[in-house]
Amino acid sequence: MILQGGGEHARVVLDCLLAQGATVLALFDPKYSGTLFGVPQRGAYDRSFHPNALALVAIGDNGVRKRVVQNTVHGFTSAVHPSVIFSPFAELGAGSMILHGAIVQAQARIGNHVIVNTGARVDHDCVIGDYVHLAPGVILCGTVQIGEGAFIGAGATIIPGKKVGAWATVGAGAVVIEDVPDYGVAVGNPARVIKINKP
Ligand SMILES: CC(=O)SCCNC(=O)CCNC(=O)[C@H](O)C(C)(C)COP(=O)(O)OP(=O)(O)OC[C@H]1O[C@@H](n2cnc3c(N)ncnc32)[C@H](O)[C@@H]1OP(=O)(O)O
Repeated sequence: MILQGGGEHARVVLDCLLAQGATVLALFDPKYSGTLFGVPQRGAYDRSFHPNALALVAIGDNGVRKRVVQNTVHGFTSAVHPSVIFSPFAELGAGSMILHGAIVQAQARIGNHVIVNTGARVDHDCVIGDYVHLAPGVILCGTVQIGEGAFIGAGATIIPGKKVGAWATVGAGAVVIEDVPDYGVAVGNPARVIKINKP
């Protein structure tokens, strides 16, 4: 396997992969050299490096992760830490990272290149779009829908059946009781939309 990214999120993902017993050949990130947890950091992405190796893009920012995914020629794999409870009746997309202590319940659908960060919980029948990041400790009750690229801040809770739009942001600790529009930023308890970001 190879990782795109060498920063903070990549450290957690590499830790996850090593705990799974994966063989990680290299990390690619122009900002880093040397080794991380014994794995060589080889600088800028090399498209010809071990063409059959599978890749993960371990970058926390959803927009940056999407751009890097689109410029990656290797096939993608996913990562699930051994401590995760992942229902056999849930679906997992390519390139997604389900990190330490997370729980994904029955019939939840996790899209591609999604981050379910430390201890986040995705309950039954949730639908998580591509490039979403659920920060540590997020609670999604049943049947919640999260649009592409949305970021849900640490410890936020979303009550059953609510929808968060594409590229929206939910602040840390928010309690979402109403839908959040595309590109909306919602904070507080109960969460209120404080602005709409430019697409
Ligand atoms: C492993 C990891 O670490 S993964 C990363 C996890 N990171 C997070 O969870 C970070 C989540 N980020 C936040 O909560 C941010 O505050 C954001 C994204 C919601 C808002 O950020 P910004 O757009 O920069 O907004 P800004 O800081 O200017 O705040 C705007 C207003 O919202 C309020 N506000 C911001 N965040 C919150 C929050 N989480 N809860 C309540 N109010 C908030 C501010 O007090 C401010 O209010 P004011 O206008 O009355 O002064």
